[in-house]
Amino acid sequence: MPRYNLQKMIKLMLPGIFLMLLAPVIHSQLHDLNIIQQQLLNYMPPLLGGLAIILCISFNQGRLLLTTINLLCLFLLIQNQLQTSLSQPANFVLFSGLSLLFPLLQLFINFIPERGLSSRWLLRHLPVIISGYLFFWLAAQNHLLSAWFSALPVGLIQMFSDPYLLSQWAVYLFAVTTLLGLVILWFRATLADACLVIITLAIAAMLALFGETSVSVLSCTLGLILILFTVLFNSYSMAFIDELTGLPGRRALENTLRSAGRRYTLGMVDIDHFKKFNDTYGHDVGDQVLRMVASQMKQAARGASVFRYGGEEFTIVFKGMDEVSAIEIAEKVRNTIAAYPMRIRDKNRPGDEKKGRQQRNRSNRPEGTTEVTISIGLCEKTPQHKDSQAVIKQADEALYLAKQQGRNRSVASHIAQPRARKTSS
Ligand SMILES: Nc1nc2c(ncn2[C@@H]2O[C@H](COP(=O)(O)OP(=O)(O)OP(=O)(O)O)[C@@H](O)[C@H]2O)c(=O)[nH]1
Repeated sequence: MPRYNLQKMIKLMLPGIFLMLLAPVIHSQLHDLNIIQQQLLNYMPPLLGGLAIILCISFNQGRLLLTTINLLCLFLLIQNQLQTSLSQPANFVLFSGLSLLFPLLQLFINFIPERGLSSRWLLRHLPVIISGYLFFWLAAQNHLLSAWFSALPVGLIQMFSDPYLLSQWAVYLFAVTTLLGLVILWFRATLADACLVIITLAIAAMLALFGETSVSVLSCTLGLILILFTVLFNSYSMAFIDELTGLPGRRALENTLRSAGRRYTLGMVDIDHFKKFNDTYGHDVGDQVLRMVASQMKQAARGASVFRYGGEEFTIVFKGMDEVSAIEIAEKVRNTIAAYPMRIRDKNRPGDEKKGRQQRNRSNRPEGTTEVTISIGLCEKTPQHKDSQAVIKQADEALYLAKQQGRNRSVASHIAQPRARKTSS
């Protein structure tokens, strides 16, 4: 289980890690830009930020919206107030303040549960982000910052490590925010959590290398690209991926069938007696069964694509295959699931341990496991089919036949019945 989480975390962080690795390469090219190109580059963060805000609102991504605003406010303050040397006391105070404010706000965003966007939610969280930057902006406008220089604590004046500009306090705060972000990513394992961790790290690197030319515009641009990617990917997942099983859903199936061409076979799959299963063990165990069937099908149906059609029904698309080739894979899938020792706890299991053991010994399956079987109806697309819906309908009819013939079997529409064999499980 922990190894699985670590793999998942790394996978979720890959797009961000890729962008971070790309940053030095892009940075080395920035010296060759002329003045106009440099100025155009400065417009990138506000442009991408505006786009990210619109998409975050449209797709209900609250924490990514707050992170976008945190990033944009940081960039705008740097662009407007920090374009001269840090040796000026006012600039140093602003830089020190921002290097604490950004991770502090990210820490706050990390703690917010993702519950979708509402005006009440925004009213509660947005002022926290805006007010911090507003405070520093007003102080800079009123020339108050330089007077605070002498009051800066040692932890903010002393840099953590020599060539880098991050103070000791800022490093600790960034480290705490990153660690908390990683813990949340470990447990929640979402792309948005991975995005928050990477952006925290990217801004820490930007502030540490603040002396480099165009480092803020580059980091904020890449950070906003990562946010845009995350929002778009999340909205794609919401529309196309079934949350329970992780398989592509009906909309993705429609897309696949639209581009499947003229030669494919489609399989409709249904779990046998699933209702009885649900009634005996409860809805949660029913969900567990659906997840097991989905993952076993995905593994066993190599060369084909598996979708959750809805309820306890799945669809397999065998692109470029006729029914003869498809039924071989279908049978492999069916046998894999029938042989899988599904571990469950029966909510109606006898309280008496002896009686329970007797009951379990009646079946020859490993103790504490039960059998799940599926029936499959296959149909190859032919010129007679008007569209993919007609193929689905015929595959459904074959599935109905499989159920009628006793379940736990595959039936193909165009293959003579004897070939629709039943393998004992
Ligand atoms: N746990 C769980 N149950 C679901 C879900 N979607 C549909 N179901 C249940 O799936 C069951 C479908 O049962 P039926 O269509 O009657 O068929 P069956 O019991 O599988 O019997 P046969 O198909 O004839 O073998 C219903 O009890 C639904 O409540 C889901 O997402 N989770």
